[in-house]
Amino acid sequence: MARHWADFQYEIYLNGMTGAVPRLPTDLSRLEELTEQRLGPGPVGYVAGSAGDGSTARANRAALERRRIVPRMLRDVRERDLSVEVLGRSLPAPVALAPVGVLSIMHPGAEPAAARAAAAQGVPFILSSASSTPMEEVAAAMGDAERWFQLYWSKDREVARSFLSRARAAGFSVLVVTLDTPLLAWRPRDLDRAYLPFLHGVGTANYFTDPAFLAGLAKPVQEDPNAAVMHFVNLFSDPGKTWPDLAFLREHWDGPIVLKGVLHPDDARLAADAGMDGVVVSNHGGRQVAGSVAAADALPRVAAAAGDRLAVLFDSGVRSGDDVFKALALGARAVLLGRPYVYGLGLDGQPGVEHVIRCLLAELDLTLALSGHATPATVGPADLEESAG
Ligand SMILES: Cc1cc2nc3c(=O)[nH]c(=O)nc-3n(C[C@H](O)[C@H](O)[C@H](O)COP(=O)(O)O)c2cc1C
Ligand SMILES: O=C(O)C(=O)c1ccccc1
Repeated sequence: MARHWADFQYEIYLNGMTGAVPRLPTDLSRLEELTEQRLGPGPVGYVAGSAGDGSTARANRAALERRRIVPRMLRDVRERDLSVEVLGRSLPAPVALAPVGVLSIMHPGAEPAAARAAAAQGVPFILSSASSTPMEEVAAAMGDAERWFQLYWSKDREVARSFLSRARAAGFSVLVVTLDTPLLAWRPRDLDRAYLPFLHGVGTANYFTDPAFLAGLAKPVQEDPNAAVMHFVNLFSDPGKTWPDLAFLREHWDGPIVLKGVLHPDDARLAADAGMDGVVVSNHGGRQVAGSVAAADALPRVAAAAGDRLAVLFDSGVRSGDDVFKALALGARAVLLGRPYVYGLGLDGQPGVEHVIRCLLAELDLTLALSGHATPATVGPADLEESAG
């Protein structure tokens, strides 16, 4: 029988009989403020910050809030199953943890702690290229859980090739290639503090352990750390890439490839034509293009263009179980959770991330049931209404 994630609700109430309450809030939208209070503004500023005046991040929230669920009654929701098929894999729920770099600014446990939490709950963890821990170490922490790797597609062909072969050797099976960060956007919150984690060497672990990267340095990292960091800044991404370059990825990766940061339906068609397996409809949590379309507004059009040629995933603004429900109704097969798990990590390490996953999925399970669905498969556009406000 499938796991009833909603059981977490009565687990909390029953623990309360002995006077215990959850260590963290169960409304995940409250975590940002709490993290800021406990950790101070620098690291949290980097995580919470976005491009320009922040309007894209706000638009992501508004686009989800504007859509309202129209629940259906009397539909037998005793036995519920949240599992979904994505990219030939069965996931226990339509959720994975989004790739987030530099996690050691939030907690010393960093990526291994988040990856262990995901593995413990059976949810895929997508490891960022800009991890603060080498990918081999994170992989070792993950046991037999699903390993997905996010590629920042380096302009140095040998570095890109080396990352792909290391990821494959470390047991990562799905490749997520981020297209929306050929350059780092204008981010006033970080600029005003002149704070960028990787200038302090955070988030460079995969590079500083990579033979192809190290071959490009005049001196060892320890002898000239600043030159090593500048080399990273110069080559971690590539504003020169175009669609025909995707052939290189297809050639060097034999598993599913998902393109992250697709917002235009024509780009979804190009992805399918290039033999890609999926897309993540995402505006990077509002951190890249200021004034960009809200991710949830782009989702139905991209999903229509993808048809059954691509798996459509979604992120940017998901803070609750009902947000996941709405994304499913707008055409996503599964959803990536970003900032909320990062705050959970900052507040309580691995248990904090597990708390966030369990809250989100309990709330999703209940939202489905209370809206008349026993599985994500039956959720669709008819479950939503768009309010004017
Ligand atoms: C601090 C931070 C670092 C991130 N680093 C990466 C990264 O290394 N690679 C990537 O593809 N996306 C990265 N993202 C974007 C996330 O994968 C995801 O698209 C975004 O967090 C979704 O928005 P939300 O957190 O507001 O829901 C990062 C996001 C944050 C907040
Ligand atoms: O901050 C980000 O959004 C991001 O994607 C990133 C890029 C390079 C290094 C670390 C994080």
